[in-house]
Amino acid sequence: MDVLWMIPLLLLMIIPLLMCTSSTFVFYFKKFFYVAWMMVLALIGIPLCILKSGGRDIENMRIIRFMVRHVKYLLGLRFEVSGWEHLQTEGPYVVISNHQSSLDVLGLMEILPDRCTTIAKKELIYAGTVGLICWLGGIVFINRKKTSDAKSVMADAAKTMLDDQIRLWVFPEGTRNQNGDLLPFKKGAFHLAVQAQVPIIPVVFSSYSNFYLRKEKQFKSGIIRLKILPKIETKGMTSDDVASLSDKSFDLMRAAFLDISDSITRSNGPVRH
Ligand SMILES: CCCCC/C=C\C/C=C\CCCCCCCC(=O)SCCNC(=O)CCNC(=O)[C@H](O)C(C)(C)COP(=O)(O)OP(=O)(O)OC[C@H]1O[C@@H](n2cnc3c(N)ncnc32)[C@H](O)[C@@H]1OP(=O)(O)O
Ligand SMILES: CCCCCCCC/C=C\CCCCCCCC(=O)OC[C@@H](O)COP(=O)(O)O
Repeated sequence: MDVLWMIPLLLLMIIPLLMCTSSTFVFYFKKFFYVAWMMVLALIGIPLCILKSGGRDIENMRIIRFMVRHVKYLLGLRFEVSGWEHLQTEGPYVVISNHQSSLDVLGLMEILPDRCTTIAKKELIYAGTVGLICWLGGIVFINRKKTSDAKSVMADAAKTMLDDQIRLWVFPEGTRNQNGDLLPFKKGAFHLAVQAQVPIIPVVFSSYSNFYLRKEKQFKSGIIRLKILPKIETKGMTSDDVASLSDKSFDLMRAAFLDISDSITRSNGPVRH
């Protein structure tokens, strides 16, 4: 029994030591902590969401947003947001952003407008408590491997956006990407906006490469710049305009990505707390 009590004590001594001496340990520790803490937060959040709304309801995103906002501090991350005024748009719209890692959830929660939920891959629903809270938050799950299914779910979502006055956040790259640039955009987000005839608001996350490198196993403290760009109207557009709308959005976001990521690399000084 006495020996068992020593295990947490030993861990309390060894973990800080390893945190100071091994960047690989920091990488795995922060990643494990992030997932475990989100699972715990979701476990606490699930009954709160059920009590507030009785089940699946977009209003639960307020609870989720509130509960996730502190996590950045625990990971040593800070956000610098510009272009807040562009989110002050009435009614439904589609937010599009680049997608580098599951850490994007922190930036998403930093600026998530009211009555806004996301489109996500259907596999996320099986992620334990996180999957359940995503469902409770009204997240729209799509099967990326079956385009026809995904298209029909998104067509329903376009209708729901207007009926229920909701906003949807889509990652048009369709997968996580940390290649130092944006992947070509998939078309779903643009069809969605055109079908609902609602504006698109592009949001750009700066590159994480100055603090998070998966291959090199580095996860340092850092600043993430979030740039909200002016809305792009889709009124009067048809499916014929989707390709050019997608190209225009891509060009604007790529320019912003290179701009804010460059400036981070240039001013790669100490982290401001
Ligand atoms: C309290 C504690 C809480 C703890 C937990 C914390 C947080 C959790 C809560 C919230 C956070 C949630 C965060 C979730 C993030 C999840 C991120 C993801 O899962 S990203 C992956 C999923 N998303 C996407 O894939 C969206 C982007 N993809 C698309 O839009 C795709 O287009 C597609 C619809 C999936 C189809 O895929 P495909 O590969 O076939 O793409 P194409 O674009 O090439 O399309 C082919 C063809 O079809 C046409 N098309 C596409 N979409 C449509 C449409 N909607 N309607 C009509 N036609 C469509 C397209 O134009 C192409 O045709 P053509 O070549 O002729 O133009
Ligand atoms: C049964 C236990 C399963 C445990 C699984 C743990 C799941 C993760 C838990 C906590 C992380 C919190 C944030 C969750 C939201 C992250 C969403 C995300 O980033 O999904 C990836 C998706 O965009 C693209 O996936 P791919 O890169 O195409 O593949």
